[in-house]
Amino acid sequence: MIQHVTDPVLEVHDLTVSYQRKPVLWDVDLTLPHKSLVGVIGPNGAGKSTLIKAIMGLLPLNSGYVQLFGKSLDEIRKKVSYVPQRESVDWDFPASALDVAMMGTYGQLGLFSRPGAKQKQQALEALEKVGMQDFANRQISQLSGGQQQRVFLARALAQDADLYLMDEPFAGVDIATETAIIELLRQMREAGKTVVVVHHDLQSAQDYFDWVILLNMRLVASGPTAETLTPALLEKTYGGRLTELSRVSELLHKKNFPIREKKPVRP
Ligand SMILES: Nc1ncnc2c1ncn2[C@@H]1O[C@H](COP(=O)(O)OP(=O)(O)OP(=O)(O)O)[C@@H](O)[C@H]1O
Repeated sequence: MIQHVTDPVLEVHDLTVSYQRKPVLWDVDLTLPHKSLVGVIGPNGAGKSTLIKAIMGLLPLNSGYVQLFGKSLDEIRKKVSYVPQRESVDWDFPASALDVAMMGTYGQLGLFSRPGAKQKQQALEALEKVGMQDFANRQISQLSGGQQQRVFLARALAQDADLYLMDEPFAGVDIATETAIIELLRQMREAGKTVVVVHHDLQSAQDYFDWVILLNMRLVASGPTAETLTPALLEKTYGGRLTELSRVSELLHKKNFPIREKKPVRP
């Protein structure tokens, strides 16, 4: 079930991506509507991060192309913001929360200009939106995981993009932070932005997203959540990897029963 939209904010066309010649994404073909909150869902190793990185031009493509707002990434880069996985970043890098938030504004600057009062104000406002204004001068190495995630989000907000791609923004954050982040993402959608989020929790996915991409190396489905997050399509996505799969239908309708895929323990 792959639904396409006219005038998409993002078009991924026949995308194949490999690592060391081994394809991990095959023939992915999807379009996303404007002003939507989109969940990218699939088992570990399904290629979710790879899809986001390929859209951001961070990986070479074997075939296919990506268009954002009908243009290539190079033409529209400032309008797109990427929030990588928190664990992919060196948090010991000497920088304050404000420094990191300010990095979001760099795209506005000319080649040799340095950020000024305007950029600092934007960064402070972004930190305030994520409830981190009191930590502006704190070194990022001295923040908790959830606070680091909020700072990352502030950097994206300071960029003032139109399309946001976020790789597991809820990983390792407490429920209060998750609620605050999703509220912020909803406000961004109301302001006309599209936010694409790699997500692991099927239960909350129902509430959070209005569009869902189901991925397992190939695109299983892409469409409005109500039509896409179905037991049959989830079974197709996860195969036997969801424990108690036969109860997915029941669980999806039963609140407070998280179907959370376990992250692999990293060596
Ligand atoms: N740099 C890399 N070199 C080689 N293989 C890689 C590399 N990065 C990812 N892979 C492999 O590509 C596949 C897809 O990885 P990817 O990180 O995109 O999956 P994912 O769906 O985001 O997984 P998770 O839910 O565990 O974060 C996996 O089999 C992974 O081992």
